[in-house]
Amino acid sequence: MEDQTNIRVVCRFRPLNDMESQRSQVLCVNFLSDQTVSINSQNDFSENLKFTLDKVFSPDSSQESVYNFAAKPIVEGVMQGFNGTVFAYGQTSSGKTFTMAGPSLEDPIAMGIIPRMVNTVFESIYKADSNTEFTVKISYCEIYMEKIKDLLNPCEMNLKIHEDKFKGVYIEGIKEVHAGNDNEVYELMKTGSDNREVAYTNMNAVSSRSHSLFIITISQTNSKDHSAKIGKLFLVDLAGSEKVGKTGAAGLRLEEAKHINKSLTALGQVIYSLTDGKSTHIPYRDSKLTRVLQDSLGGNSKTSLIVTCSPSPYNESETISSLRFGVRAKTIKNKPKINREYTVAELKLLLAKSKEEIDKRDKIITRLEDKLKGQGDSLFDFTTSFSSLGEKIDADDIMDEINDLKIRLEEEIDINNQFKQANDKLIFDLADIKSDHAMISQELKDAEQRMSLAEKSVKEQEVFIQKLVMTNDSLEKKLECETKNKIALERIVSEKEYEITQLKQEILMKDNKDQKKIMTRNMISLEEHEELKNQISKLKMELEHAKELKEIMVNDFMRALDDSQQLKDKQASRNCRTGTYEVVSPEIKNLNEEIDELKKLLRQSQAAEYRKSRVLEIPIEFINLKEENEKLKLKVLDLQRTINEILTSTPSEVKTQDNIILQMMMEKEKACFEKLRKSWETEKENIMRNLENRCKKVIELETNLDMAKDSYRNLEENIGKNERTLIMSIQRKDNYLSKLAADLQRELIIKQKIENNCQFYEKMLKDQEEKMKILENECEEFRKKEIRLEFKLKNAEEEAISSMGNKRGQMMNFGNIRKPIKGGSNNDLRKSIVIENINDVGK
Ligand SMILES: Nc1ncnc2c1ncn2[C@@H]1O[C@H](COP(=O)(O)OP(=O)(O)OP(=O)(O)O)[C@@H](O)[C@H]1O
Repeated sequence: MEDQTNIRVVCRFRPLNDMESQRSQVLCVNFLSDQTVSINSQNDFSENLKFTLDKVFSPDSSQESVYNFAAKPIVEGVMQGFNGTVFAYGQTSSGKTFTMAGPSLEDPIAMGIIPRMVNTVFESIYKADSNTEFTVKISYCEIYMEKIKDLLNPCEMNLKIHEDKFKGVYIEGIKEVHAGNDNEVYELMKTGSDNREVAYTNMNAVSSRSHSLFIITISQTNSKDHSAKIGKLFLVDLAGSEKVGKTGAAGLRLEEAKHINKSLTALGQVIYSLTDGKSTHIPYRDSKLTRVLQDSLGGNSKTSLIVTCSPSPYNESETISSLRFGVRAKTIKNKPKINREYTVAELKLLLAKSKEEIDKRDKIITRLEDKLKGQGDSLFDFTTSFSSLGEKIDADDIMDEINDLKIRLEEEIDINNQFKQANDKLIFDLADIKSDHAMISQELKDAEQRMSLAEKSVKEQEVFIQKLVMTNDSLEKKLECETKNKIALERIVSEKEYEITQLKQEILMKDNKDQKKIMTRNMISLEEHEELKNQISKLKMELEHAKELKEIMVNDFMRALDDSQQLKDKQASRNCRTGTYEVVSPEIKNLNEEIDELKKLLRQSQAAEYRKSRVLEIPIEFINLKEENEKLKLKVLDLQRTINEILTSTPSEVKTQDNIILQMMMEKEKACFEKLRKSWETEKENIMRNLENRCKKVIELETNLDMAKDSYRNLEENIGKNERTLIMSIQRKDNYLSKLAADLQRELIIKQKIENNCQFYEKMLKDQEEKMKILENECEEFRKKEIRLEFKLKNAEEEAISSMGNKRGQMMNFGNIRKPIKGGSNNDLRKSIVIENINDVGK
């Protein structure tokens, strides 16, 4: 039985001593409940001076109440075969020795934990079943200046600590004295205490200068079933931690104090490491004290810690640190277990069972190994090997096992077939994937080529656009100049028109005939002028219309690009949802990125296109304006010339010349406009063609993009599907294999454990046999003694009866003679047994 239990921690406050009372009658402690105390600190006003432990004992608590709560459950555990530890910790003069030993061994009220425990041990023995035979062994030692001194054998000054897998940690060579009753134990306690190092200090007249360990080992053997149990009880009275300033330690006392404080610090470190939840190493070996207490702290023991404290404000800081130590220790978890000692019969039985179990396990292991190797091919081997063991193993068990294994084998064969089918399918799928992959790789290559071409053309366009932008800048400047010129010319035209009007009025004032002629000619000229104006405005309108057409086309182009962008966004979000493709194929991821890049370039090209169209429009407008200006200039010049001619020539000449000139002007104007219209038409056609080409290119790119998207969507689906199938079948296979491996591992571990047990039992068997031999020898010795006694007692039967008291006295000596005590016996009973024995001898 192995369970985790926490260390039980209590604290005990002693009453104020004389020195403390003289300083102050006030206590530094408040007892908030039977588990919580708070300290009223004069220095530390923090709130966390409340301490909760398993129990708090106030200064008026009795020795009995402390014993019942802190120690009795431990001794009860020891009687069941557990190890137990009770130890007292506290500053010097806080009451550790008072609590552990008490001021008197005989006084039933004042006696401390150790004598009370001894009482309980013997009471339990007297109450026990008469089939159980007990032996009680006592050891007593102290750790003084890091050396272990045997207090029952004081010449042993430096005992060593050892550890054994079965015994745990133990002190080698320590004297173990058999005790037959409580008085014998008290005697041993007194002897040991006399050998302890105590000294006067300013704090305590009899201050313990060492850690003392009182060890009671209780072995019990059941004569019926031959089982045996051993419980070890450690009763530890630690030396008190001390502030050298307060104790006034100097010289040897100072050296002692240093060792005491050092070992208590090591104890604190062990407790810290056991409770901080991080430490992987517990520094038990840092001191003799922690090494001896290794099993008591975090090991195989039921443990109680009694923290003793002074209630005086003078010792407030020591009290706080002791209570902190206690709170920390409360979280230590121990793993106590019953220490059973097997009898020869039990060991033989266990050994046989273990061997049988090992055989069984061996077979299972072989079978599992075969299964792992051939996965089921070992059916024949298994059944044949099993049949050869028919004699040893129960037939029903074998049949059950065989049936069981057959079912499992069939299941495995099924699984195997499934695997094979899945494997075949996977091979096919893989071939498909490979061909798909090759196809897609080719498509990707093509797409890459197309993209590089597109990239090249985009770059060219960029260069072209840059050039256009530069031209645009210079044209804008020119346009600005020309606009200024135009305004100036318009002003000149209006001036000239004004002059013409003036001239007209002057001509009107001439003779009527001439006047009429001139008027007619001027009217014609004005009509022509109007017509020209109309033509110009018509051309302008056509130009506007062409511009609008171009605008619409540009908008369509922009819309197409937007649609493509939306498509791309949708695709991107779908890719995000599926989210696996990028992982599966980095090539397609690259393609995707390239497509994005291309789209970006397309968008740039679209913007550039728009800018270019704007740039192309500007020179057309500019040319139009320029030509219009030119025309107007020419017209003005012509008019000027005509007027001059009218003013200088005769009316008849004027008429002919005017007509000819006007005719020529009209022809010229018409030719000019025709030329202008043609050039505009050509320009318009160029733009339209260019635009159409670009639209075609965009559509082509969009188609490529869609194709690429389709192919990688297909690829993604194929890869995802095949990958899932592949992963699932691999997982199934893995699970099955790891199950087999775990089975095998488990079997191996069990086998190892059983083998260990076997070794253990064999060793114990050997020990027991040796013990039995020793006992037989002892018996032989006793028989010889008995014969000698019989001979002596024949003649002195009466003296023998009267010398009964003396013989009891001999039994009380502390020689290391085994003193078995039968369960259910008591003192009176034992007396009568002795008398009976003596009577028997007399007979
Ligand atoms: N609960 C108590 N009731 C009455 N007196 C007590 C109590 N505890 C301790 N004392 C007294 O206080 C004094 C010091 O006690 P004790 O010697 O047990 O201290 P200690 O902790 O063992 O000291 P050190 O570590 O120096 O050995 C003794 O005189 C003892 O009788």
